[in-house]
Amino acid sequence: MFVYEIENLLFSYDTKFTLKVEKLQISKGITYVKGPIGSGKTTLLLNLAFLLKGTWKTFKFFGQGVGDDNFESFRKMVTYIPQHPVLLRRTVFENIAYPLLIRKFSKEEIVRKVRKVAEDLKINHIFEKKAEQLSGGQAKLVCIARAFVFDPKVVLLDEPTANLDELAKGMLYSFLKVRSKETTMIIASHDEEIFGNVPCNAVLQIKEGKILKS
Ligand SMILES: Nc1ncnc2c1ncn2[C@@H]1O[C@H](COP(=O)(O)OP(=O)(O)OP(=O)(O)O)[C@@H](O)[C@H]1O
Repeated sequence: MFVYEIENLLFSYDTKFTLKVEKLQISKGITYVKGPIGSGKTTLLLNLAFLLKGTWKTFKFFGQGVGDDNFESFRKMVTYIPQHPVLLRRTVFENIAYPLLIRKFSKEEIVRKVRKVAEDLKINHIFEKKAEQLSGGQAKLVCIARAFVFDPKVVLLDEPTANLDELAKGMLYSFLKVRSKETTMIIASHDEEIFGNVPCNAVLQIKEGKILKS
């Protein structure tokens, strides 16, 4: 079964730009989205994250048709990680725990899951820091930890290596490789290094809002 099956998806901000996806099938594992600046990578990710809503002929998520009645519920099954980190003005621990708190996980489960993902991303030593005290790279890793902590079905990553140094990038590559066994990821990136370090199932080339090759 495909994770996404889409035919004739159209989305416009205004008359200047239209995302036009004629046919798209995304399997489990990792898919990369490549394309020039302004070609529509972020717009595609936001549509796949159920954060922007276009029109379509077919839009299936794990085999289920997407419509007005279930659009919001699908949004809860995926996470979009923006290029620029956005955090709550709380501690690192509280930020990572937030998706578990709103999903009503027990206190023990929250502590266990937050510790695990923070250890994997080597950010457990900054639990008590406030979001505003973090470097750009640390904030990015906290956003990534928060996205994965509740084991979403799909994570959409927009330029995940932006703001990271070589050491953090290497650690992130290993983390994504391990997590891709359980979680489907769609990664938009200009970073050629990530393509060589984290193997994928497919690469989508996007130009002027259209997918050229998949
Ligand atoms: N909120 C918005 N309102 C109007 N136009 C927008 C909006 N966001 C993006 N656009 C336009 O849509 C087009 C696609 O933008 P998008 O951010 O999807 O491209 P991208 O491929 O992700 O670019 P980059 O590589 O720079 O991140 C661009 O022409 C952009 O100016």
